[in-house]
Amino acid sequence: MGVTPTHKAAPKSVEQERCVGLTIKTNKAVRALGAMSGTSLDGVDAAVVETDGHRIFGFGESGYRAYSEDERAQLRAALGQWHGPQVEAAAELITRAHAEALSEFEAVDLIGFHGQTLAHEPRGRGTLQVGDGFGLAQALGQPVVWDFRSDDVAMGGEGAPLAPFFHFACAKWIEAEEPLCFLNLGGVGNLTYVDPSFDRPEAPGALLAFDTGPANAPVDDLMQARLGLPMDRDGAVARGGTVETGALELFLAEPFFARMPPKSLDRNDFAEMIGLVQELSDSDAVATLTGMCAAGVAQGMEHCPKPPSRVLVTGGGRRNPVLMEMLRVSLDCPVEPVETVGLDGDMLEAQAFAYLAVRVARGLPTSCPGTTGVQALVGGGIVSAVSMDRAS
Ligand SMILES: Nc1ncnc2c1ncn2[C@@H]1O[C@H](COP(=O)(O)OP(=O)(O)OP(=O)(O)O)[C@@H](O)[C@H]1O
Ligand SMILES: CC(=O)N[C@H]1[C@@H]2OC[C@@H](O2)[C@@H](O)[C@@H]1O[C@H](C)C(=O)O
Repeated sequence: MGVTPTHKAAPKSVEQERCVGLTIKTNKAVRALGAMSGTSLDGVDAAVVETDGHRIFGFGESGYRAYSEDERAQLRAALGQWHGPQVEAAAELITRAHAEALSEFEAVDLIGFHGQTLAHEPRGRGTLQVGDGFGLAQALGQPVVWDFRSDDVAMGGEGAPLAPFFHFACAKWIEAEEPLCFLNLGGVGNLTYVDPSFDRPEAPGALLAFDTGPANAPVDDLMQARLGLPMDRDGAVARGGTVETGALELFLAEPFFARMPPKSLDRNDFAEMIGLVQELSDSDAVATLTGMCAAGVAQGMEHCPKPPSRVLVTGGGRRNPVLMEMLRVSLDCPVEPVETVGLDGDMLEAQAFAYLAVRVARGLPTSCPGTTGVQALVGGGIVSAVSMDRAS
């Protein structure tokens, strides 16, 4: 199947020493299965990509395993923590949920396992994605690539966003000729500017990527706190409200927006934004938080080296017509869901980690100065193989 176990050349940590690395010794496409549990804490997305780590040859089946209310509460309780019993419980939950979700897939060569980000502080304590890739490899009998972000952070990068190298491959897949942007609107927003005239994603100028600000997380949190609902479905609440410009101006005055990209965020970095809309009615508050997401994107778009020909939107936010309309009003180019070009906006992140897993296994970089601000090219990730005793 084109995947041969070998030892990783220079283990850098105890974590890596206990693992056996893999290299993919063929240039042929492999069937990689990627899994992502995003900042919205809704569930596990999983999807297959056929790739050689450069080109996309095709997209395979996909699946979704929702978290129960209890599981969601357990994950939420561990957010922002770096260690302790809640983190351990969250890690076990994530490993178990992924084992369930991924066991449904057949004839897979390699698994890319992102895990769940609990805390992200690239200029401080680092970045923490929980979930045991080694345990998952054992449970599924498949090689698993995981811990994608730590090496980038260790080398001075933001550790996020990491989907941009995949977005570059998607731009080639759709045969884009003009610069374009991919915009992911999950709990946090992130933007990738791609210039498809370059041959390789790591070429200087091919990619610029960064987090744009909070996307749906503050809206979800406010909906939960005030109305006991997980989201503003279809923008129904925001539609009846008005954006409060004073709050919007205070939001845009946050130092994050003055920073040059690349830059990244933790889910709860802007949690206090809810305080800015505390006095507003439900609909005005939700409209204002929705407007903040759009304003962060519009502000970020100013960093694009050339005007993009279009913005392709992925993630749950593309389902919110009020948010999409706000983006269309504030951006100078067409704003369309990725489905317009035949991609799957619910699965793009899972597909990204399938693609990145193959790059890691082949020793190819997964981030560069334009995507995470890292000084050199980094191919982060641990590769855990099957049938290897875990060192105590
Ligand atoms: N029909 C809808 N109307 C409005 N908002 C929606 C709709 N569907 C999804 N969303 C929003 O999208 C969110 C989920 O988006 P997504 O699954 O892309 O997030 P994620 O992948 O967990 O986050 P991230 O990309 O930050 O890791 C929901 O929490 C909700 O706020
Ligand atoms: C630290 C972390 O998990 N960041 C996520 C989060 O969710 C969206 C945004 O913030 C992005 O930076 C990243 O995820 C995507 C998949 C990425 O790495 O490209």
